Amino acid sequence: MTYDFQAFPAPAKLNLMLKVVGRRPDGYHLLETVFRFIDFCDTVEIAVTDDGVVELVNPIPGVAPESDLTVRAARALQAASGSKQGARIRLAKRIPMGGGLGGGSSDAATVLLALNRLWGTRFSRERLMELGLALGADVPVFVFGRNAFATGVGEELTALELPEAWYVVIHPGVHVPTAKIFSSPLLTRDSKPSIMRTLETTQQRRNDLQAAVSAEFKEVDSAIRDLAKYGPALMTGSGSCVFLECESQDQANTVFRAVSEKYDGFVAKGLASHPMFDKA
Ligand SMILES: C[C@@](CO)(OP(=O)(O)O)[C@H](O)COP(=O)(O)OP(=O)(O)OC[C@H]1O[C@@H](n2ccc(N)nc2=O)[C@H](O)[C@@H]1O
Ligand SMILES: Nc1ncnc2c1ncn2[C@@H]1O[C@H](COP(=O)(O)OP(=O)(O)O)[C@@H](O)[C@H]1O
Repeated sequence: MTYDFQAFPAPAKLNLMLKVVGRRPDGYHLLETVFRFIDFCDTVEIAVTDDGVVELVNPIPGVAPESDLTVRAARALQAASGSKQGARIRLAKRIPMGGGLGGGSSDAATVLLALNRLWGTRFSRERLMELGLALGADVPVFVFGRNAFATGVGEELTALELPEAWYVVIHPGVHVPTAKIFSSPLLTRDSKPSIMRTLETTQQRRNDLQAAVSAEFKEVDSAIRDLAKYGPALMTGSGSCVFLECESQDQANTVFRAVSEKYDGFVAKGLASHPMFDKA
């Protein structure tokens, strides 16, 4: 059986700032963060079938196919819409896993956006965002499709216009479990929420999770110190990746050349919106 696959992009994100401003009664932390999409992407290929079966044809080593976020996203849309169609999914992973770059969440959002079209489900963006939130706190912003200021656990979103920028992103080579950092005694949990949502507010270069991660993971601490030699380096999300914003591609390439002897990583351009934004 040969399938007719179509390819869809799933971009990575950076958290340009992240504050922990409180805690919900269920223990989840309330955040304030700025999500920026970058042009470093996974590719999700999808073939629609009429057999009702959802299957990931090339599972990621170490991730059970049934718990892969692409499969869970397709099944969630199938259950909510009652669609009788199926999908074969093929994933080309480039985004490092557990790096705070949101790869799994982005893959899930791309599946929701693509299948909504391919299956003719015609759910609204808001409905897809709700389905996405049940899969993970980072999924809604990828469905939203615009760079955004986020509050709540990351699901209350306000679109942001961000200036052109390039990013040097380095991977310290460790996997930081998100849950471990949110339960750390070193975590600041009471940062003051921002009153204004201006560009200046969102450009505060801080990540409240960084101190706890640096204390537990020396590799992340070293990566921040090494990149900070070139400018204000910051960790994204709950780590482990660390990035530096640059005004030009040349500047980013120069910094990357200097750090790439020691670290894996890449240079990426900040996007104005998600590459599937107009097509949802
Ligand atoms: C912190 C962010 C910022 O983008 O980073 P990254 O995951 O991208 O690094 C995200 O909000 C991460 O959201 P998400 O990826 O859904 O988190 P999960 O893996 O589901 O969270 C694992 C655990 O961390 C804790 N957790 C997570 C998010 C949150 N706002 N408060 C929490 O206390 C909870 O104990 C949860 O069970
Ligand atoms: N399609 C997927 N891509 C990446 N990770 C996935 C996927 N599906 C499930 N996961 C699980 O989600 C975890 C977090 O992945 P990811 O979104 O890449 O990182 P982060 O949350 O740090 O940004 C992975 O370690 C993996 O166990």
